[in-house]
Amino acid sequence: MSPFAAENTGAKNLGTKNPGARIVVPVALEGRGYEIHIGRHQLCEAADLIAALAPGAKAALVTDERVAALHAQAFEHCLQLSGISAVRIEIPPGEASKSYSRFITLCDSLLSAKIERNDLIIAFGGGVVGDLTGFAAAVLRRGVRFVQIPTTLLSQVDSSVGGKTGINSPHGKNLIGAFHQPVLVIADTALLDTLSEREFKAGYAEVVKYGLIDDRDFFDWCEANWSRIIAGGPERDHAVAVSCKAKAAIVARDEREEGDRALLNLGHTFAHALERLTNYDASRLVHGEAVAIGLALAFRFSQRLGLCPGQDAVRVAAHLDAVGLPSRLSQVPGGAGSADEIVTAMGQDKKVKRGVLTFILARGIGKSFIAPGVAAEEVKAFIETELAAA
Ligand SMILES: NC(=O)c1ccc[n+]([C@@H]2O[C@H](COP(=O)([O-])OP(=O)(O)OC[C@H]3O[C@@H](n4cnc5c(N)ncnc54)[C@H](O)[C@@H]3O)[C@@H](O)[C@H]2O)c1
Ligand SMILES: O=C(O)C(=O)C[C@@H](O)[C@H](O)[C@H](O)COP(=O)(O)O
Ligand SMILES: [Zn+2]
Repeated sequence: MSPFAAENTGAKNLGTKNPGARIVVPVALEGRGYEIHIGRHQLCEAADLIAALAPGAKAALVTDERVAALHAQAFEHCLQLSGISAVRIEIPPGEASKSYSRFITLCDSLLSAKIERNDLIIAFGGGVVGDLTGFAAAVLRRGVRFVQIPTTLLSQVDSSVGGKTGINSPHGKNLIGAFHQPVLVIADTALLDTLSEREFKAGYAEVVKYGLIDDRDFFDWCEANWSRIIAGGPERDHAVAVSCKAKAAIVARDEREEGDRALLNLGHTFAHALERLTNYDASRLVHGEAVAIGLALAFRFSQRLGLCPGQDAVRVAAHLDAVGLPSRLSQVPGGAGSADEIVTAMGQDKKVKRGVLTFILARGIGKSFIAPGVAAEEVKAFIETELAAA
């Protein structure tokens, strides 16, 4: 079967564009399962599915100002045609919105809109909108159902799936949050046509991550096809579908990160420390860029520990370099901080147990594993070497 085989829904066209072929990926969770729908021009399909989930219910459409300006009217048109009245709530774009203050403002806006327990909250945006909105949905009236309509590559391949929601703290990334699964995810890949090249590439780091975790063939395919994924051919939808299938499989066997799910954190112990040390400032580093550096570091650290062949670590960095993603601490604009600062920031990682770091390391591309009990001195010595490298 062709890797691009997809179900054609033949559904009615309620919008201005024909819905494209659609791939449906189930997330198998007992009592909380849901579907991820992937394809181009799926917004009116999404509205139909949302209407079926909550007949007669109200909806709140939470989005950021940039996505609102580009895509909200088209989606609201679809929602109206499906008989849904939605109140729009806009937040400022960017990581700064994953904050206590924005969380409080959002909860108050949802309450002012009289969103009830049986209504629906729709997160229409990137990972920032999804994480913040999902967290509000988790706690508002002790839990309201929410739908993810991710609009960035990163959110389509990662953050919209799996139910991790939350906000940042001055102490670290995503430290305040909840597991709250969406009831539906619609990844309309046509929305990515308006994404900046920088944000697209940042999202691509999380795509490559799935290959590095446990799918060497997918990494090979990414190396050969990354420019076509960026250009937006059928390879893009394929990359989103493979990523969603990989994430759905891990989440289905370990929803709350008691074991295997920590593999999805490959590169993130480094990445989250860098995001915290650059004050979540998108002009310096966005999440996907921090992950790119973190992936390269995880492989070089594994090599240093004698676990991973050097040629694999070199290949990972070479691919990130070819795509135009950063792979070294020296590429953090304004500097990454000292080894001490980086290791101290890592101390707030959620995988820390009794004060000791857990890392996701690799025995090679596609051979990642969870390594508890990594000594901070070992990490510090490695970071010092990395900082000294040109
Ligand atoms: N919950 C999870 O499992 C999970 C997984 C990975 C990442 N995350 C989180 O996701 C966040 C990063 O998400 P992100 O990379 O989507 O960033 P983002 O939400 O900040 O979006 C990036 C930028 O793209 C703009 N944008 C969004 N959609 C657009 C579109 N279609 N066209 C043009 N511009 C568009 C936004 O306005 C924003 O300026 C981080 O906070 C990260 O921690 C969460
Ligand atoms: O879904 C997961 O599990 C992940 O780890 C996916 C990551 O890409 C994502 O950045 C996540 O938000 C990190 O989770 P955290 O628990 O380390 O904050
Ligand atoms: Zn991530």
